[in-house]
Amino acid sequence: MHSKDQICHEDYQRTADWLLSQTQHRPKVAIICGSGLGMLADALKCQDSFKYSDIPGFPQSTVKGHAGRLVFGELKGKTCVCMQGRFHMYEGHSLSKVTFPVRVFKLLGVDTLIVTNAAGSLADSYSCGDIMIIRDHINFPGLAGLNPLNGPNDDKFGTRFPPMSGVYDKSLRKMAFDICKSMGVSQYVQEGVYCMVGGPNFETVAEARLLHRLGVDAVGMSTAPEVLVASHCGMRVFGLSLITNKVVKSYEDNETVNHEAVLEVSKMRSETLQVLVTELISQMDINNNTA
Ligand SMILES: O=P(O)(O)O[C@H]1O[C@H](CO)[C@@H](O)[C@H]1O
Ligand SMILES: Nc1nc2[nH]cnc2c(=O)[nH]1
Repeated sequence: MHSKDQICHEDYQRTADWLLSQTQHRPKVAIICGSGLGMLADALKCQDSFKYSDIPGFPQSTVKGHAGRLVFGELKGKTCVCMQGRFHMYEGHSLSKVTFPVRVFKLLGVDTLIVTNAAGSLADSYSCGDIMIIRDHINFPGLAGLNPLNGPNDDKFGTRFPPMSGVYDKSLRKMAFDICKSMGVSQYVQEGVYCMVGGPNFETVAEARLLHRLGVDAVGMSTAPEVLVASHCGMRVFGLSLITNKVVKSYEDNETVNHEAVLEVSKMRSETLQVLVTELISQMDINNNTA
């Protein structure tokens, strides 16, 4: 490793090689669990799991609801790797650290990334407990110049100027909708625009109104960096936001949001999300034969 923030190809490779030497699993799909959504890993069969603190080069989780474990296993015959806990910019990690696992996954042979998060809703039609399939995102830190792809481009991963239109795979979004229909849960499934803000504070009323006027449906403090890095290195991306709270948009509203409430709602929808993600992976077209 060069400096605190600069990570080179060999650093990703070293971590990938270590993981490949510790498990027989050769995942094609990676899942990143949002706040309180770590139970998505529980469905994996034949698990091999590693504490982040035991994995060379891995950052550490510091947020409640992010266990800090990497779990390998099989879901309906497909090999997956699941992050029980992600890294956020507000924890003090550089964006290269936040997205470090995504490039490691690429080197493990992963070609599809499923990201999940807990988010607050701006859209008037959304309710607490809704599941939002992410159609697109607005990356506020990115627009302001805080981008994990800043710095020398690593051509082995991808191009200097990656396109981001259509970053959330259309056919996976449709597949997820159809699965929700067959599960009988369409009444609380939405599709919309996620916005990443830096956090760690929740929004002021004026900020909430601004985001609403910009067409943001749900806001959170993650996801965009991992998605950028995954797309840059050619992965297919699918994302889900669990709406854990309504963002306060009125000065008359005395409600306040807190992380405990966010975790509580995540727990409430954990089973539905687990079934949805499992079914999606089971229906996905994946070549599971090569490393
Ligand atoms: O995006 P995830 O990791 O799901 O977590 C969300 O929930 C936390 C706030 O409660 C923030 O970290 C926000 O980003
Ligand atoms: N920024 C932000 N992140 C969240 N994560 C869960 N809920 C929220 C929210 O209301 N705002």
